[in-house]
Amino acid sequence: MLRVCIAQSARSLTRSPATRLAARFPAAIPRSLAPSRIISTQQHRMASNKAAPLKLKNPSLWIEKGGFVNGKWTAGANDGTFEVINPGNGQVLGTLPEMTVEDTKEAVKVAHEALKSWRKTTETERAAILNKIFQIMTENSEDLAQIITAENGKPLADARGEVTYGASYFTWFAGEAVRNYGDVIPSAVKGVQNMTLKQPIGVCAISECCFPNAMVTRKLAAALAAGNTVVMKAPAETPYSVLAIAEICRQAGVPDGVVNVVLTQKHTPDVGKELCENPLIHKLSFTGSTRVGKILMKQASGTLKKLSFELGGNAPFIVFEDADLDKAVNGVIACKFRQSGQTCVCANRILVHDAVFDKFSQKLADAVRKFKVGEGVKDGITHGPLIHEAAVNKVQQHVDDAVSKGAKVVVGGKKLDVPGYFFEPTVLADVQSCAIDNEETFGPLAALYRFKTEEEAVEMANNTEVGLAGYFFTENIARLYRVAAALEVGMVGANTGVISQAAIPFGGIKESGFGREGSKYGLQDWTNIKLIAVGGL
Ligand SMILES: NC(=O)c1ccc[n+]([C@@H]2O[C@H](COP(=O)([O-])OP(=O)(O)OC[C@H]3O[C@@H](n4cnc5c(N)ncnc54)[C@H](O)[C@@H]3O)[C@@H](O)[C@H]2O)c1
Ligand SMILES: O=CCCC(=O)O
Repeated sequence: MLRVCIAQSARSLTRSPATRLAARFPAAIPRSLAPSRIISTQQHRMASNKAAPLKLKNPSLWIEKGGFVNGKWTAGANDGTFEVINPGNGQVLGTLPEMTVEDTKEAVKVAHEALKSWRKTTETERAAILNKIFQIMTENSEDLAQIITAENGKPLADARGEVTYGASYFTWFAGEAVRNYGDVIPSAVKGVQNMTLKQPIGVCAISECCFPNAMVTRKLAAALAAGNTVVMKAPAETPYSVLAIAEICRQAGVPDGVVNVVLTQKHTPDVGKELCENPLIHKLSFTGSTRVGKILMKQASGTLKKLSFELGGNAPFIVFEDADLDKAVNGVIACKFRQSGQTCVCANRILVHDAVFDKFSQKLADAVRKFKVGEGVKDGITHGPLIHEAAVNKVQQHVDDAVSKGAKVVVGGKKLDVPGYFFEPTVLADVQSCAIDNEETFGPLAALYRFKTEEEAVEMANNTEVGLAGYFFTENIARLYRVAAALEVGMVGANTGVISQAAIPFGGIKESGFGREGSKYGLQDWTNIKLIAVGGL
């Protein structure tokens, strides 16, 4: 039996009109405006209202005054407020001011002004500040983890891991900054010497989601290392982590105006459009869905901004007949159920060879039954909630659709009727031709498909418009190289379900986007290469 550790009894929230509308016409409502994100007053009254204040050792990291512009906390136009919900219990974690397009324009102006001196700092000076940010993040890691768990729901142990991972981008890019070499290029013309300089791009916009801390730092550390200034739009679900990082940047000596944060829930599409169209911004880096990435790409075409897009995935995870099944089960647990299935690199389709299918599905189900699901802050919890109600509904839709087409529920399969946004960790066997083939579930649903040959598995794996990560387990070395080369993805995990670290080039191909974050390539996406040809020599 799956152990569900939620203290409170069944939730009795009735559905708001907005929720009912979205349930009937899901495609009509942008996900950013989905009712679970625009929480109605009625829903708030029904949730057990305000959470007790988070107890941090360093209270300066809990910011409720607003966004961050020119080194100051500001509510901007203060166009109302939005509430941030703890997905682990449905309570209101805090209330933040709504900022506007005008506030965004102001933040961009400030970042443009700050660029004049920031771009002239040396790489060594910037590296020292980045190392200081790393140090302050490390000193405050427990508080940062508490903030992540409160607003994102993941278990505290995972949140601590995210802070370590997030902070590592600052030391990584401090190291890369001081090695941001240009080239001297042999000239085809006598008397001319060619060389290149790596220069900052300018004011850069950052918008991200899902991993409240590490997805911010992966972009921010590289942007700052390269000498850019930044305007970040914080996700409305997890703004407190972004604000805490901004405060740490301030404490580390990042000059006023270099890092700015805009907050909004209801103006998200308009603020996003402004970031795409503002002529003072020269680069936009976005992490989120392919749907929103396409909107932003169109909007940014008018000013031809440099873009980096880390978009949705539909990762295949292939278990060959020669795999070590226990290791493969561990790989699926690490990869599919990380953050309850809410990472872009989570396995979405698990393809298992017919000869080992039944054995593998039983082993996986046995492992999943041992999960302890509940509020991430509680002891012993291994898996937390989903981020909002729409995410829970999507998992249910995927389960129902797959079952209607012949899939069998091995374990789980239902929403949990408790406060917060929980879905039972689920394993489905014999999945075939259903929505999961082409859509990311983004939840704790392991969908097991059967295959009979390597060719069939690779074809199934590649039969999707996106290509972020792919995984497989085999003990055959020739097959390992063959399949790694054949998968149409940006990142392959061969005999591992864990690929992420600051040192690797993170990014996708096809409709998973373009650009690479982290690694030695990560800095390049935040620089312009300038040729200087010196004549008359
Ligand atoms: N490739 C990667 O590195 C990576 C990493 C994490 C998540 N993701 C993807 O993100 C998706 C899950 O996150 P989500 O559902 O929150 O994605 P989403 O695209 O709905 O939202 C992402 C962010 O975009 C903002 N946004 C929404 N509509 C916008 C608009 N019109 N203009 C500007 N900004 C807008 C949201 O406020 C949020 O901060 C999944 O598809 C996942 O695979 C990709
Ligand atoms: O969801 C985002 C990806 C997290 C990671 O870097 O592995």
